[in-house]
Amino acid sequence: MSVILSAQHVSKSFSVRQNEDVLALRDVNLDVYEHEFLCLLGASGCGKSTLLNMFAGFTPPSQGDILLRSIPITGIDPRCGMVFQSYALFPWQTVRKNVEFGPRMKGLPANECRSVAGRFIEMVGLHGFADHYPAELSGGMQQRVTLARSLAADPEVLLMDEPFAALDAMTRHVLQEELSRIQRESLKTVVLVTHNIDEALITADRIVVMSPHPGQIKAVITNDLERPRNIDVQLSPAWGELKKEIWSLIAGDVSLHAS
Ligand SMILES: Nc1ncnc2c1ncn2[C@@H]1O[C@H](COP(=O)(O)OP(=O)(O)OP(=O)(O)O)[C@@H](O)[C@H]1O
Repeated sequence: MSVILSAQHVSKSFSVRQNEDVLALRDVNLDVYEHEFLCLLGASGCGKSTLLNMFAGFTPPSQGDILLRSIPITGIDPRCGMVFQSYALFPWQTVRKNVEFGPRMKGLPANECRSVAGRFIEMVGLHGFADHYPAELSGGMQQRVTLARSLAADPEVLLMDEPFAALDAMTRHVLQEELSRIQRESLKTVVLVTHNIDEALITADRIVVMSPHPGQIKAVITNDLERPRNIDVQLSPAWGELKKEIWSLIAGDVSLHAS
């Protein structure tokens, strides 16, 4: 497996007040492999979003390097596509036009844009909704459109910052399983930030457990649970054991944060 994205000795501090810095990340080293689904998991404030934002090129490291295919990222790079919590769709365009956005920006001919969009609309389970407008869809369906649009833009790495946090628990659960299936089908490299252990267990090949103050990597856990990670797998002893192991790594940080 080849490394596609890499953080090497990355630290990041933010100036909050005059002469006061917050060390959001300290000496983080992480390789993301091509075609893997990697989750960044940890309590609030452990630097998950900061690391993801650096992978997206939104903000540079204070120290160290972020490399995409061994070359430092120096700004926003279309090869790393970000999916946010809010759907950020164009409300005046249909589902199809929204999903066609990336291919159109790349200058693909109209018939190709349409066929790429059609493929991903199908893949996210929105067959029959291509001519609907975002306002005519539920939150879960809108997030499916966002996902299809991100996939159609064909980034090499899909970066997702708590993409399902705004959804109700049941929709979230369905979309976690769907995202896992879509990633297997598309073979896209995905880095997903989450607070949710179950979300990481459903989707990830590897789970990077982070700890706060300053943000650091505490453990990298290989998730070998069998796929698809449906309800039977979720009720298995192996699931419970892995969840317990991860929770024992995070629990102290959560109570520390809450106190
Ligand atoms: N733009 C900023 N300015 C100042 N401090 C920041 C900024 N962004 C992040 N921080 C600080 O850096 C630390 C890490 O924040 P970050 O949002 O990356 O953590 P997180 O793990 O994603 O948290 P959450 O799960 O709550 O979103 C926190 O202490 C936060 O207050």
